[in-house]
Amino acid sequence: MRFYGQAPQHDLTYSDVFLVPSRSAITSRLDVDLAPGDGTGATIPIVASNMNSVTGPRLAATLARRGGLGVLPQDLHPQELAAGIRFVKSQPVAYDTPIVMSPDDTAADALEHVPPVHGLGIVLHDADERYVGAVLASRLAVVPPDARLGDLVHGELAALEAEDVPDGRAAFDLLDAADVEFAPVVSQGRVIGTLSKTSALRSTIYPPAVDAQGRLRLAAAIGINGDVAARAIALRDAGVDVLVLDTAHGDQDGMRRALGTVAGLDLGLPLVAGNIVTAAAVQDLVAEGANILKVGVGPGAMCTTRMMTAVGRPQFSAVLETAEAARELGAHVWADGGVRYPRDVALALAAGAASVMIGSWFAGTIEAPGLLRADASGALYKESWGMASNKAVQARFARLSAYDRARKELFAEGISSSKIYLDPLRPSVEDLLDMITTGVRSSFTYAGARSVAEFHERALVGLQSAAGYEEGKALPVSW
Ligand SMILES: NC(=O)C1=CN([C@@H]2O[C@H](COP(=O)(O)OP(=O)(O)OC[C@H]3O[C@@H](n4cnc5c(N)ncnc54)[C@H](OP(=O)(O)O)[C@@H]3O)[C@@H](O)[C@H]2O)C=CC1
Ligand SMILES: Nc1nc2c(ncn2[C@@H]2O[C@H](COP(=O)(O)O)[C@@H](O)[C@H]2O)c(=O)[nH]1
Ligand SMILES: [K+]
Repeated sequence: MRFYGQAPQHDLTYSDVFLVPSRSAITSRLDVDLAPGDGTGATIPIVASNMNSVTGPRLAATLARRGGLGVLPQDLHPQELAAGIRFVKSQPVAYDTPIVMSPDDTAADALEHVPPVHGLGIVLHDADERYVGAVLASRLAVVPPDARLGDLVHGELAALEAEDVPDGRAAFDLLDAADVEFAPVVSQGRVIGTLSKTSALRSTIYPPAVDAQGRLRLAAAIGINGDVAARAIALRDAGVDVLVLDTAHGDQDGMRRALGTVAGLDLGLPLVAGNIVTAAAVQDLVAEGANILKVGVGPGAMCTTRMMTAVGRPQFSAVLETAEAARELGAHVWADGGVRYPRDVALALAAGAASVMIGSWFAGTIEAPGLLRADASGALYKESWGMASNKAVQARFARLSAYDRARKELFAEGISSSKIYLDPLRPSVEDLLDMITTGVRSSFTYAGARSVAEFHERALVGLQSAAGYEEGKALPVSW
């Protein structure tokens, strides 16, 4: 990356900078390869944060199917983590993870999981897990809340036989010709996934992130306290592909100790460690065995660290400095936090990140773990909270004595409750991925870069005023 004009003397964040177009030999945005090249097997540079309100098994599976990586949070109980890993590993790669409910569930129950939009549906299984039909999500908008799902089964909603849809293109054409928006895919009478025209199209554009056995990939986090070796081994045994060691202040002895222990186990998995924001911390953690550094202190939407402690660093500069230090050591950087628009992802990559972690933005999606809620105006949201908030600390230390828990609660550095609204036009994490990856593909061609590595080299970054940033926004109404 180069600065357009003089390099600044002060630290910058995403809104301080912009990308300058430069001469390009790339004639199509679809010629761009977005693979991060960080050893994780991801094919797009997007990672979902290890936050309880963001990454659960469903979101991790959906993300991996499109080439990204979800990180299951360290606060999950070990058995829940193992079950979550098994779930992701058992999910279809070519089809969507079905939303399965019972015929006795009601429309109101279904609306807690899926909004009443086109292109989605619910698969109904009876008590013996036999397929009894499917209900289009769009129908939920026009039936009473207490309507039984079993009574809404669409008589003509045919299921697709897996052998009739050998690839995404065939599935798209079949659904298009039949004018069907959503269909379960069955094999030997069992539902093995679902498809919509959009998901069939996506499967032709996004290479999935899969392991050597062709199963979806995922990461899982561990904290720095307790028996980190046992946790790391249990995660490896459960089939996790990437291990993340995570704490608020990654440049501390507790992290060095934990990282040294896990690296010493030689589990053969990429090790991610953080959070840090300086080149010195990169050198320390790489020396202990980290392959990837998680970078960002304070930019997160749920994070109050900067206001509580004044600690942190504007994120663009944090990524720029750490990515350069990491590159010299053969390591990589994940830019963690503060992403609100696709432009922020492009700028994090320009600064040298291999991949970009997104938390709160993904909390407001169908696939995030919480239930859908509607506010007084009917707008749909999910609840989100920070992993250092009182709410998270109470849950994390539930097993401690009341006194020890109260001591921990003194140090909250996050928001306990916030509403993250679903974008009515983009309610799924996949809709957000489409928006982000198309934006970033375009950024790459403006810079003449065909790959993440070329973008690191070629990106030309200028500084802008607040007015310059404002000018870039679209105006939803006239002025
Ligand atoms: N990226 C960011 O800006 C931040 C992210 N977070 C996220 O919150 C979650 C919880 O992390 P965390 O609070 O580290 O909890 P952990 O459970 O990982 O424990 C942190 C350990 O480090 C010790 N410690 C020493 N100094 C600090 C410090 N300044 N802040 C926090 N702990 C410190 C704590 O001891 P003791 O409690 O006795 O002090 C404790 O033993 C993680 O997912 C983390 O990523 C949290 C804050 C900032
Ligand atoms: N200081 C805190 N940081 C937090 C907390 N919970 C999560 N995080 C960090 O934020 C990113 C996600 O950022 P976002 O802008 O996409 O939401 C996450 O990966 C953590 O590093 C918290 O309670 N306090
Ligand atoms: K913040």
